[in-house]
Amino acid sequence: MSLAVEVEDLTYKFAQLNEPVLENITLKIPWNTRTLLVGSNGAGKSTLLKLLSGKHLCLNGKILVNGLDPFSPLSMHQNEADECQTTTYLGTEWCHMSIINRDIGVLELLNSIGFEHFRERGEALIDIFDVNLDWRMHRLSDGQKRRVQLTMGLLKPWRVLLLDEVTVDLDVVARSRLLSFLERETRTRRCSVVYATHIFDGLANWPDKVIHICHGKIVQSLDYEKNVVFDKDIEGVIQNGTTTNVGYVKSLHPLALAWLSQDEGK
Ligand SMILES: Nc1ncnc2c1ncn2[C@@H]1O[C@H](COP(=O)(O)OP(=O)(O)OP(=O)(O)O)[C@@H](O)[C@H]1O
Repeated sequence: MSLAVEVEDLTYKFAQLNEPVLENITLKIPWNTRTLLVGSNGAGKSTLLKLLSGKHLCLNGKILVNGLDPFSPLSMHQNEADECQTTTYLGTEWCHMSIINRDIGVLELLNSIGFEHFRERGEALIDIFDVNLDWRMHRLSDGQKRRVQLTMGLLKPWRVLLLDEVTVDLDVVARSRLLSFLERETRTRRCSVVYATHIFDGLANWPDKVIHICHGKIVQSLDYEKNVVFDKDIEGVIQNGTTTNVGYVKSLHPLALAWLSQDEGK
């Protein structure tokens, strides 16, 4: 299987709308890559990710994830020879799962989804998100709940991870560790990540591909290594043939990261 995701001429319309929310989307995402989806509110990012995860049925066009139609039972039932599920979709609805507000211990929660089976991976995630197994869910802050949730969501290995802005509650250290974890995953085993976000801090060196979606269409697709150059001497963005020169921005992100990393070492 040569591609993680292959989409050909996908057009998608919600039954109650007159116009399609995605139009003529064609996309090829290789294995071992990290793709960012960039677009305004309502551009169609979540709809695309949901189609890739099999949450909506695609009637017009072709979608293959790990070589399979995401809506087919074959794709949904894990291949026994493969410990990985085809896709993991972590999005807004997933964030609102009711269990995270119950009076339940973190260890109990993790055990209920196979922590013992994925022990090594689970311990790595606990470390990354600084999760305490003695915590009780109903007593946690929003960000702490999200850390436990992400530990749960990422516990089972996936072939394609579809992340729909689930990092908004995370502090800069947790987000930075999550990004490093995903980078490590995509470098060390056959998998890929597609991440829709509005937060670009700490992402400068992260993606392989950046896709701009506008009103349901892919209007730009940058191969990061080939097409993007960071340029100290410019402000904003200058298009130079196939090269996109991006100016450096002043950001407090490094300061917050340094301060919060020091806090962790206390
Ligand atoms: N279940 C639904 N029924 C009808 N229309 C929907 C539904 N879900 C989304 N839409 C519409 O589809 C369009 C694309 O929405 P989508 O959620 O994919 O955008 P998005 O790029 O993820 O936006 P955001 O950045 O705000 O999350 C919007 O116009 C939205 O109103």
